[in-house]
Amino acid sequence: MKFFIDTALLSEIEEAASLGILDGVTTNPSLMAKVGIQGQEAIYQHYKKICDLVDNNVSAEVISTDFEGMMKEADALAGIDEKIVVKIPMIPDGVKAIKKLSGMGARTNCTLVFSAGQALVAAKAGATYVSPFLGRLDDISMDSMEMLGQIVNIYQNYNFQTEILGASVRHPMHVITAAEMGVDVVTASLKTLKALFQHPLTDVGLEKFLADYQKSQK
Ligand SMILES: O=P(O)(O)OC[C@H]1O[C@](O)(CO)[C@@H](O)[C@@H]1O
Repeated sequence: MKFFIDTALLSEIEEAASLGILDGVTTNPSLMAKVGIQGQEAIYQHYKKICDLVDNNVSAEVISTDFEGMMKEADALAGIDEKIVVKIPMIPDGVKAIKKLSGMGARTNCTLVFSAGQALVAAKAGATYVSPFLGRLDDISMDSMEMLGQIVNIYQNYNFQTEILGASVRHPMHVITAAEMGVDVVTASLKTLKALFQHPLTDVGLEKFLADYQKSQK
């Protein structure tokens, strides 16, 4: 399973990369706004800084909602760095753009996916990644794990090459259940990624090993 970090904060990306388990970064307009990056030029410069921190896979989202606009933006975003994956919303013009871009060999991430049907369409269009949103479905009392299971089954049935990227991940159990299903990638906050490392018995056990070592040295 690949781990992406879901942030535009450079310090968090650096910290996650230093742990040695990071495979990429996802951002979205809300995350860019959160770190105070405004205006296209500043946003593109920030993407470049993010690309310099990781080996591959930096999802950068288009703002346009029409086919022509998305194609233009995709070209500009892909021009920033070869690590950029163009993130495109699951709307009819978005699907058209994904189909066109995949035919041109460009990598895409189909975002704002909330159903198995939408994921099926994204795969048919040739998206590199499909991003089903887990937490936001749970927030409206819908079963995100049921949707994720459906997507895994459908993709296996037809051997689709589109990778499933669990997004809107809120806690470690989202990651673990996704991993049990064989989901390809998750994108999560630094907090959630670090929570995967933790277990109280690890801390207690380490404390005891170190105390026993100290005693044996006296
Ligand atoms: O519900 P949240 O936590 O805002 O997450 C939204 C998700 O959308 C994305 O844009 C999809 O890649 C991610 O950045 C994020 O995981």
